[in-house]
Amino acid sequence: MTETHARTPATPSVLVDPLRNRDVAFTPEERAALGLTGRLPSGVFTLERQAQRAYQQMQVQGSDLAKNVYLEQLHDRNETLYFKVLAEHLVELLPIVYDPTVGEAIEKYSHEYRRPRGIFLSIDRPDDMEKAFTTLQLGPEDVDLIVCTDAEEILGIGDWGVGGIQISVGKLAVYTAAAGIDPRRVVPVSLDVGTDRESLLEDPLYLGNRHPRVRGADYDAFIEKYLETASCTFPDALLHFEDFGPSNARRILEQYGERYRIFNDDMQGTGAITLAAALSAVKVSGVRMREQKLVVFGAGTAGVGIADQLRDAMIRDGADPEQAATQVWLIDKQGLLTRDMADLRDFQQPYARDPAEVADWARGSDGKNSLLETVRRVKPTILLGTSTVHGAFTREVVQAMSEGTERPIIFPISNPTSRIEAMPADVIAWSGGKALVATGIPVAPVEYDGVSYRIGQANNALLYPGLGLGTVVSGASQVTAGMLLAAAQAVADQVDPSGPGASLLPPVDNLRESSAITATAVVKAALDDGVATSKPIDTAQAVREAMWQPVYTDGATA
Ligand SMILES: NC(=O)c1ccc[n+]([C@@H]2O[C@H](COP(=O)([O-])OP(=O)(O)OC[C@H]3O[C@@H](n4cnc5c(N)ncnc54)[C@H](O)[C@@H]3O)[C@@H](O)[C@H]2O)c1
Ligand SMILES: O=C(O)C[C@H](O)C(=O)O
Ligand SMILES: [Mg+2]
Repeated sequence: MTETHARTPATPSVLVDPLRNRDVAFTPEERAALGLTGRLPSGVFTLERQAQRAYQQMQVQGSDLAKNVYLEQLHDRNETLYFKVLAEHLVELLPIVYDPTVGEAIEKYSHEYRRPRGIFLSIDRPDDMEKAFTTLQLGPEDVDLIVCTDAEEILGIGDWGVGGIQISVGKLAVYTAAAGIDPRRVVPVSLDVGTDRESLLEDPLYLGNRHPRVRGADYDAFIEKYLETASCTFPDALLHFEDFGPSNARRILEQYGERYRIFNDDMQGTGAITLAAALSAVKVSGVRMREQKLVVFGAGTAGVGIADQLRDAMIRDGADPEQAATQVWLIDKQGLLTRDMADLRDFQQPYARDPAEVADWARGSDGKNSLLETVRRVKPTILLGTSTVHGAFTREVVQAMSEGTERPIIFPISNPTSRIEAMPADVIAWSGGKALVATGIPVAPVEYDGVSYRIGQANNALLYPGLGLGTVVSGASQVTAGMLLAAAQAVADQVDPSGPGASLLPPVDNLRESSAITATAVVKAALDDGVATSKPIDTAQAVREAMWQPVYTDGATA
């Protein structure tokens, strides 16, 4: 019997390429030219009408997770339409594609899985790395940004293995929606080094490497290979690191920060957005930056990243460098961190206190110096929550803050909602309306005593898109301290926090405009710091021209 070559019907490739697909927005001429004759209903829609339909379809989904899954499917069908819908409903949809719903999408990744997005690099097959990047079929100058995660410390929800790819996808969606980073020039990456979460290892549907996290020399070699491969393949790309565990996050940045163009969002982005909120709050509180006293509850990647930036801000405002470090108190699982503790992490050491200083402090039944005792003794002006401990900022703690200072600055910034140290409505009520509050999650305005308090979102999403855009436009070879500071200052300068209940940070509904202003300041700082490789004559114009818009541009489908 002669073998026949079986044929199957083909789907025109343009319809399955989310970067080129316009679906029913293709005109009859385009349909003919692209081999789509008869493959679409005859109606020809504008992007606006497509966006109305997609928004309606999204709205009838039964839960926030279902909305996230629906939007991701749209993302995979038609990116222009996805970003059009996102741009038109940013305030409503940011919490769906990003924090807090992205946390749930990560937890349920293997169960909700529809199709892959991004590059999956496995520690079990390190030699596949180059090949994996090659499958993108992009040239060396074609990529601006790569977001990677090893998912050890996703938001405040811990180790989620390969599901972490969704934080890379979510962060990049925010880069595009908030700052117009071109979605054709970005790559989300999962660095799958295994997971220590038993429930994933036992889950028959789990899609990642089914073994405990690889640590030590093999892990380090894998990260180094990633940095080498990513930066050789795409030398212009900014390498964004997201949600690594505390020991690796800082180590990687410190070890490789000068050799590669790295940005650690949880340390640097979070530090800068919280500094922006603090700069605004300080204007209202009347206590100078150099006189602030900061208590950090949760001295990990974000907490100490923020402490470093606030300490530097005190020094810039005239504090003596050694003195500034003594104006910071770190609390972690061991209680207040003191120099005699054997298990301090290296990055915590500069802030560890002399044990003699706390010798007569009341200790709890567990033998630790508590947050409440620390607040009573220190009388801090700023209390920061980066612990993932829901409810840690109790009424007593907030009242003790209010007794120690006239306008306490209280930032419970742990994400997602299930991890926040206190809800703003409580903090405002317990402080009698005196507290200056910002959170990581989006929060509706709080009504208290006839005043409407707008809660600034001290989430790095309000800063890193503009910082990234400024880095791309300037072609900066590094993300310098000057660029971070410029971004923080630019964000803070966009608000007037002086009125009753005013927000400390710009509103999310103005994020694109805010990111453009931030990016312009970042380009200038990159030029001042001598790291810019591209020197635009009109910085603001160069930034605006670089911003990708969700429109169908002529010729894009050709
Ligand atoms: N708003 C933002 O932009 C932003 C940015 C980054 C991180 N975060 C949030 O900050 C939180 C921490 O993130 P991270 O990356 O720093 O994680 P991390 O694991 O590096 O740090 C958390 C720290 O809290 C400590 N901790 C845990 N339980 C504690 C307890 N009972 N008392 C005192 N300390 C305790 C841990 O030991 C650890 O040092 C997360 O919820 C994350 O979502 C927010
Ligand atoms: O992702 C976020 O919402 C902010 C931050 O990077 C975090 O890890 O919580
Ligand atoms: Mg993060």
